[in-house]
Amino acid sequence: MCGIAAVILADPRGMACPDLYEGLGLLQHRGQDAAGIVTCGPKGRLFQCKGNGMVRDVFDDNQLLRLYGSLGVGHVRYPTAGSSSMSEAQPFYVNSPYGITFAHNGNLTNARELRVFLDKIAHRHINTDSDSELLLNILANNLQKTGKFRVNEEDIFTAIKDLYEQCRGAYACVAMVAGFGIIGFRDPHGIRPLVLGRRSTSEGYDYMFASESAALEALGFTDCEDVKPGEAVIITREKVTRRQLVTGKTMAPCIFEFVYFARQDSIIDGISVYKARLAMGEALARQVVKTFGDSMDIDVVIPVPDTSRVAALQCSHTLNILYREGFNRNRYVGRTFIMPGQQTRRKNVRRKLNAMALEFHGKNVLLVDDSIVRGTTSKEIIQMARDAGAKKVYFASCSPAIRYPNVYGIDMPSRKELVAHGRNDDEIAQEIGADKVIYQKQDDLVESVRHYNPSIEKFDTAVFDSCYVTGDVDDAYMDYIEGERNDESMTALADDNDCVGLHNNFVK
Ligand SMILES: O=P(O)(O)OC[C@H]1O[C@H](OP(=O)(O)OP(=O)(O)O)[C@H](O)[C@@H]1O
Ligand SMILES: NC(=O)CC[C@H](N)C(=O)O
Ligand SMILES: [Mg+2]
Repeated sequence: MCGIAAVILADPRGMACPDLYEGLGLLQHRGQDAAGIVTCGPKGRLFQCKGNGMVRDVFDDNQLLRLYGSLGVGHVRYPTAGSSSMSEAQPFYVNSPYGITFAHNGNLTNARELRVFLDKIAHRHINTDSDSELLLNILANNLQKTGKFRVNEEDIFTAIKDLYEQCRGAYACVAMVAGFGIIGFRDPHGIRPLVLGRRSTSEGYDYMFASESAALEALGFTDCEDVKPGEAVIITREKVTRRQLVTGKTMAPCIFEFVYFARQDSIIDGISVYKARLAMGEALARQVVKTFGDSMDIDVVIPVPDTSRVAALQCSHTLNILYREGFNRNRYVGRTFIMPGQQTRRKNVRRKLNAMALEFHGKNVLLVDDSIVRGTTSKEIIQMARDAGAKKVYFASCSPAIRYPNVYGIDMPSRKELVAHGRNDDEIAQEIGADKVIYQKQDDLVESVRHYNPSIEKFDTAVFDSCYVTGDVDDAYMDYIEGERNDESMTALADDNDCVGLHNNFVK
């Protein structure tokens, strides 16, 4: 689940870099592994800085001052394909045709075929295992076909329309054509989010694409609108051109954006993440009442910081049971779920959360979290709650049991790693050490989100029900990605991580 951004300023003498840098910082929760910015300055020259690490680690003032130009693209990465090698940090760049830079959020499901096509038919050299590099090269190859000295909007729309036919999976993308402008487009199912905003200046409007509206809002951009599934938007200094290139596909935004990934102050596809999380907490409370019936003996509701706080608060309010912050969160440790490697994740749950005995001692506690994926967090904190003196520990999840892999940009590719795969609720409770586990029902989760935009008929809920909206995910594909991306193979790949690849001038 990466974060992407692109900016074009009305003033051609302006610097796009500060907005991109700040924007990436505001999207940091979507990817902590790598960050990058490419800007386009005078004479169409590109300036790049990218590398592994958080935004604050990758860029320093000196580098930022040298990212010249009034337009640019940026990326924060949470790897879901390839490795976490520095050479796969985005944006990616191809010089031909026209000098294109590109950043992607999502995951392709037909990457293998595209790789063969680019090699055998298009004769394009691919230098990494990243699926985003494939997407960029498909776009470049399609643009190349125009054979023109310079492209125009029509050519770009045609190239993206063809790309929609060639590429399957999830992809929200931003691109920049040197000396021309910026582009945003979203896959035909709209699995990953992308919004566009504008900011009024004395020279005209600045425009910015970002994964989430919260980033735009904080930078003073207004009139935020979602890029629609199957739509492409091209912005030059002269005009904004939008085109719906694919119609008739089911819109299916990823429900996990609302459950976990997105910031609660974002609005995605017309739905406030905050409101959706409140509704999830309320529905979860009803599920808790149903589960316990007359034997309800919960003394206190405690959230698992950070993401579940809003839902837990509303759950406690609906249950009319005290809400208490029993875990202290170390603000200097990032999100643990998106960290690479099970050992790192486990260690960081302990570094991040600490149970306060005075809220646990002698009490029956209901811990509320947004989700249970590998069970890393729940296992550790249930033990912490017990060590802090809790009598009984119940665990409630705002989403249903996650039993199937995500293949659209969340790194949970292996069924074996999912604590709920092949287990019923009692077995899960036993595995994570809880006295009872209470899961949200899928219909209630969907309704909590959909209620705020009933025009969306479907959400991507494949991790709960294995219905993959792109229609190309079968057992054979799952076996393949399981082999490629399980924790063991990823650890082996990580040993290769010092590769800085070709297009990387990451120098401090
Ligand atoms: O079952 P698991 O594999 O542990 O995954 C689920 C947990 O991971 C996430 O928290 P994370 O620490 O990433 O982020 P947060 O601080 O935003 O809650 C999520 O909110 C759950 O707490
Ligand atoms: N989480 C994402 O969106 C990742 C984008 C891309 N698949 C990568 O691994 O770099
Ligand atoms: Mg969490």
